[in-house]
Amino acid sequence: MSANHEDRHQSPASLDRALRLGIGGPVGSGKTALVAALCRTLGPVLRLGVVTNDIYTTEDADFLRRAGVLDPERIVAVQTGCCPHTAIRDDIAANIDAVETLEERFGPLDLVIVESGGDNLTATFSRGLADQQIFVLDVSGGDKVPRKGGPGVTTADLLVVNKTDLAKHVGADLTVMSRDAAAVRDGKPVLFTSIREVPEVYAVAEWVHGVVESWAHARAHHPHGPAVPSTNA
Ligand SMILES: Nc1nc2c(ncn2[C@@H]2O[C@H](COP(=O)(O)OP(=O)(O)OP(=O)(O)O)[C@@H](O)[C@H]2O)c(=O)[nH]1
Repeated sequence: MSANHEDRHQSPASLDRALRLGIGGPVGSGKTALVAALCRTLGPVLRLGVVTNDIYTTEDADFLRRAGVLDPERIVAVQTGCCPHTAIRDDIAANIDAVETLEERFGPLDLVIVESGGDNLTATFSRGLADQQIFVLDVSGGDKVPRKGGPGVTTADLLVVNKTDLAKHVGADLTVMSRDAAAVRDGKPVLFTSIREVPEVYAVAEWVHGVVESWAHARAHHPHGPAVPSTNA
């Protein structure tokens, strides 16, 4: 990411709003499945909203509405009409509008999840859109993927390696993935999931709950102060 991106999209100064959590990753890695799982597990304890991004359809939002994981009106679809990373990194206006619409209609909210369209390993969210980011990989690309790095793998606040149930079928060694991810992530957390086998995704939900609590704490003490520091230091 160029310095320009960072310069143009500084973190919003006000904490007087919900935490915005970006979920990105390659096509089909399980982003929508993770959003559904987080809504199921955290819906009873947090006030949630969801924004989905698809290029030409509203497929992810439709899936989530059909799954019944959240009040359908709290799920807003953005149609990017362009490369998914453009809408989460370069021209974030449509996503900011969608987040603010949710907060105006249903606020106060604790957490707004913004799911990116499937993209490549370089796709990350502008810090002007997402306060925290999860990058979702799956094992089907092979165990070399964390080693290859890329901004999604190295800079996300949480890396999720999904579809561990498929590891034995594709010859992916989870120990190698864990070791390589740790080596390129400078201590930031990595969690392995099989959303198919454990749909509650307890460990990821616990991490998300933790960052929301940190945000709420900062919001209570400094409502107009600078954005909350990363909890992963
Ligand atoms: N075997 C297995 N399949 C999974 C798992 N998680 C998700 N899937 C399946 O993987 C496929 C893609 O999942 P999605 O959640 O749609 O992936 P996505 O990243 O949102 O996809 P895009 O939005 O198209 O980029 C679906 O058929 C899911 O049912 C898992 O843990 N194990």
